[in-house]
Formats: sequence, structure tokens, C-alpha cells
Amino acid sequence: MSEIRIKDAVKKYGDNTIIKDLSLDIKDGELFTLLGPSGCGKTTLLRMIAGFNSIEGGSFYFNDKLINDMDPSKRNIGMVFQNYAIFPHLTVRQNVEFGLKNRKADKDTLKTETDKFLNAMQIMEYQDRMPERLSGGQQQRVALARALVIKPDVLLMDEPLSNLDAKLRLEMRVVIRNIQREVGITTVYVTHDQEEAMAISDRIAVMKDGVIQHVGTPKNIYHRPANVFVATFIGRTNLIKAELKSGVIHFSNGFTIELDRLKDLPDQSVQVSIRPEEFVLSHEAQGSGFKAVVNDSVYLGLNTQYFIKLETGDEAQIVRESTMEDDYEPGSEMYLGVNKEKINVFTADGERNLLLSE
Ligand SMILES: Nc1ncnc2c1ncn2[C@@H]1O[C@H](COP(=O)(O)OP(=O)(O)OP(=O)(O)O)[C@@H](O)[C@H]1O
Repeated sequence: MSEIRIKDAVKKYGDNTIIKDLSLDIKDGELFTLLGPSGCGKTTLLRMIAGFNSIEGGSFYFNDKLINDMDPSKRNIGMVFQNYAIFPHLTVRQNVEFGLKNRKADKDTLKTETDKFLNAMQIMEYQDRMPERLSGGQQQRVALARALVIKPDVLLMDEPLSNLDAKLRLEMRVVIRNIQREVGITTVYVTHDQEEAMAISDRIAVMKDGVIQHVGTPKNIYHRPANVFVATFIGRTNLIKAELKSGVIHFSNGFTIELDRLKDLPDQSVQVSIRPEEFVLSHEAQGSGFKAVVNDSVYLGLNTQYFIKLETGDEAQIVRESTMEDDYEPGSEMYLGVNKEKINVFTADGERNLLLSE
């Protein structure tokens, strides 16, 4: 097993710098996700760890070993890609044993280890099938078994669920999470799907334009996002402009919020982030909060989503648990309180969360 340390990494394609100066520590045994929009450099970074990309600057370590110049085949990594990449001319069993045979494992080890992962991935019954006769989910189980059977120090997964339908994706998340925990292998997982990242990760690095915006647990990133990009990329949120004066947030309708952590900060314009589920809703004015008018609503079964206009002029979305007698028709008024412990307060440019210490 291995921890991965990346220090001041630089990646260039010709004159184009994709990753400028990136540092990251991935702990031994954790499932660590690189999450970000398409083109932000996730795959590029993963391929640098794997040794498939040149490194234009910085240092990559597995434990204390510098691996910058180490051949990919020597790094003892397992890889699983989006497009399965299992050998079409080999049976399921032959695919899984491939890496062990390559390493000249003895006959007993070959059988026990292959059996172990065929069972763990629940593909023993297909052991003699050719890959073309397997579903996408089954093929991805083969790919995972094949990657793990060689006991790699590090498992790298690049959008492994993207080709599967929605139901299978949910199922395979659990399969990946369970086997990763069972084997305890350090795993770097690439996805652009924030829900997938939240569901499977110990920690997530949110990336944008080759720069890491926030590293943290799913909970930490959701509740205290480092900046507006992270707040809007992970889940949905409403951003409302306000003024911070003498440590108190003033909204344009006169509503104020006081938070201890802001009390020593200089006066400035801010953006207050309130997630759709964090408004406290009522029919009558509460003496604080916002008055709003419902523009539209979408019934989603468990929840109903309302598109509203606040008296401050801001458009917002709120979500509340559906009831049989939901009576917020378009045009009706609602009053919104705010649980001040749940909000986040960003600088006017959205670059920094004022509730996080420097
Ligand atoms: N071989 C290459 N030559 C030149 N530019 C490249 C090469 N590979 C990737 N890039 C560029 O590097 C940037 C990052 O690409 P990368 O594939 O790492 O992004 P990503 O975050 O993994 O996106 P996606 O989710 O779409 O795979 C992109 O702008 C891409 O066009």
C-alpha cells in the first residue's frame, strides 16, 4: 500500500500549461476523487501518477520513493478505465489471471487469487464467458478484478462508470466502495459527476482549470465550500448579494444576519450562499428573512422544488419536502427564514469563503 504525494506538479502540452503548480497528499488506503468539469485536467493528473504522461515540473512520490522517472510497469498500479479495456479474445477467468501470469505466479497462487477476485466481484459464474457476452456492468467488474488481482499499491480509476446506465452506476458505486474498503487500497478516482464523488469518496479534490480549489471530505466541501465555484459545482446554491458592515450582513431588504466569525472583518460587499434546502419556509411573515413570490414549482415526489423571486430582486430555488396539500401555487407569497449556521459568506469576487480561516 502506498500514500501518494505530489509536489508542485507542472504539466504542459507544447506551450499550453494545463497544470501550473499543483500539490496534493493522498493518504494510504483512502479513496480520493479528482472532481471537476470537463477539461480541468483530472485525467492529465491521473496519467501523470500512472506514468503515461510526461512531467514538466515537480515531484511525484509513492511513500518516500520519487517516481517521476519510473517506468509505468514498475509503479505497481492497477488501472480501470471508462471503456473497460479488457481483452476481447480472453475469457473472464483468463482476463483476471492475466497480470498474475505475467508476473509468473505459481499455479496455486494463480488459482486462489483469481478465484478470490472472481468471487469478490461476483463474476465466478461467468468465468468461461467471452467479454462480448457480458453486460457493461459485468465487464467493469472483470476490469476491476483484473486490476486488483496483482495486489497493486495504488488503484487508478478514470470515469469507470460513465458507460453504464443510471441504475447500474448506482449499483457499481457500492461494489467499488466495498471492494476498495475490503482491500484497503489507496485509490485515485476521476469523475465529473459530483453526486458520484460524494457517494464514494473519503476525500475529494475539486479542480478547475488545472488548479485545485478545495480538498476535503464530502461533508466538509458541501457545508463549507472554499469558494463560489465549489459551492455551485457541488450541489446547488442561491447567491444573494449583501453588504458586510461592522461584522453584520445587511441584505437590501433590511434583513440582517450576525455571525461571530465575521465580527472582526473589514466592511465589504459579499455574496451569501444559501442552499435550496436550507431556507426555513412559512406562510406568515416572521419579522426577519425574505418575502418571496413563487414563479414556478416542480413536484419531484419526495421533494418539491420552487423557483421564486425574493423581494431583494434575486431569483432563487428552494426545495421542501412534498406534502399532499402543497399550496404554494405560482403567484403565491412565501416567507423565508434563514438558519444562519448553515449559510456561507463569500467575498464579492467569489474567490474566498469568509467563514473559513486563512
Ligand atoms: N495529448 C494532449 N495534447 C494536448 N492537449 C491535451 C492533451 N491531452 C489533454 N489535453 C488538454 O488538457 C486539458 C485537460 O484535459 P484532461 O483530459 O486532463 O481533462 P479532464 O478534466 O480529464 O476532462 P474530461 O472529464 O473531459 O476527461 C484539456 O484542455 C485538453 O484539451
